[in-house]
Amino acid sequence: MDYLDLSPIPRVSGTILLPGSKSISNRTLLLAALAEGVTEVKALLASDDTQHMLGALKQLGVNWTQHGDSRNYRVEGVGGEFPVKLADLFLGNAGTAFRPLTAALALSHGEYRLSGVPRMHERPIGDLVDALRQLGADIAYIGNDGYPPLAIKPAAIQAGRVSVRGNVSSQFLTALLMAAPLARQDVTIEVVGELISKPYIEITLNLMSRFGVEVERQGWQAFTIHAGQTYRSPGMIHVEGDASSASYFLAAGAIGGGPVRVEGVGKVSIQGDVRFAEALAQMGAEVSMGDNWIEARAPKGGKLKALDLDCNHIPDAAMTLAIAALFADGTTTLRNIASWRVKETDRIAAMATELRKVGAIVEEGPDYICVTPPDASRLTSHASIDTYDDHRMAMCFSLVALGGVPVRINEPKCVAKTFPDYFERLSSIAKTA
Ligand SMILES: O=C(O)C1=C[C@@H](OP(=O)(O)O)[C@@H](O)[C@H](O)C1
Ligand SMILES: C=C(OP(=O)(O)O)C(=O)O
Repeated sequence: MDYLDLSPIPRVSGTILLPGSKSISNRTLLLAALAEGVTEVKALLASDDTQHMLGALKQLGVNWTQHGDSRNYRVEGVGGEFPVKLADLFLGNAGTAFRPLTAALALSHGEYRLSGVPRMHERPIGDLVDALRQLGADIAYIGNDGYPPLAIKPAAIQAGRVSVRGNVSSQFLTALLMAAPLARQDVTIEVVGELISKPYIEITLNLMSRFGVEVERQGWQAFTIHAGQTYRSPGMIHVEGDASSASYFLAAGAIGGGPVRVEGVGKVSIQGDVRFAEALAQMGAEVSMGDNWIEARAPKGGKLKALDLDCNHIPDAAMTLAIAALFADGTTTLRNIASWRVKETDRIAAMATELRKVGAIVEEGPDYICVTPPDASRLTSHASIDTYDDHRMAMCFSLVALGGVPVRINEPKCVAKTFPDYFERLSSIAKTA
């Protein structure tokens, strides 16, 4: 087994230039591919998830080129119709590739297969398939009903109203929104029940608008995409830094002294996860923010305070709060996080198991987790942390090294999903006492 032994990190300070946002990168690539015209994409995230999207687009006949070994790409849009009508796509565990491509290909008059890693085949997609079938799409489950892999066949698409459940993943609504212009008829999407992870829908709508498609909306209940709108390249898109990736460094600053500054996200960000900074401030950290940067340092002369927070708006960054809780006074409760159970792993169960290894007292429920740090916050030394092929488990538990103890991170390369050089970046802010 591959592992990484982290020595105790006595103190952190410094600046991190963030890698590009995963959510913005993969949406931008798909919209640029579907658009008329050429899009220059600057500062794209280089990671497994974006490689899966780039690879799929190439297989579908989209021409893109990379400028040297930079993070800048030139994407030649296909004007709403993928040239390749027969393809078998492997999309790893990238939800932001799998769900949006499913919807776009279901409306693309070709024969396609989509598959992923075994865990992707355990992540639900039935709500999205049901919604696409209401538009006439022909999608079959190759394995278990409600889960990938999928087989798509050409079908006559009808105009209309579709309803989609909002309480499993917001990526289903995102996928329907982005694909709707391909129906070339009016499409109204109604959300049934509570919609989770709402800020990700704002990212979707923002990028669709930059590519020339406006969505008429009634709050979070209904979204209409009028016919006659096609995606047009805005010329250039600069991808913001990843706000979820920022959370590990900001938490490090709050726990390990700081100041730690992240550059690439700030007040003008379109990502909901920038609100992680508010949660950290509520825990007592000193946080400041400019248009394009956020900085965090430890509370003046004191410890972090425990938190009780509904985390539905920040599902990814909320995992980092579970680790910050190890360094807080009292019990931290993170609520409304049921979606953790259907992501890279069952994140509530994984968090609970691994937090107990470092000495925390943890209570888990269907949609919440309560974390009480060990007595005097003395973390167990030499814990061997399993990461469940979940990049965020690996990144979160690296922060245990700020508790003055060595920690072993098993299978650390899983960070490649969104942040291949995470551990090098962490060591760049680690200081000797
Ligand atoms: O649309 C997106 O870019 C994402 C939406 C969220 O998923 P859910 O809507 O399933 O919570 C988030 O967890 C994921 O990392 C990225
Ligand atoms: C849930 C995540 O990924 P995905 O985009 O595959 O849903 C994540 O990155 O935390």
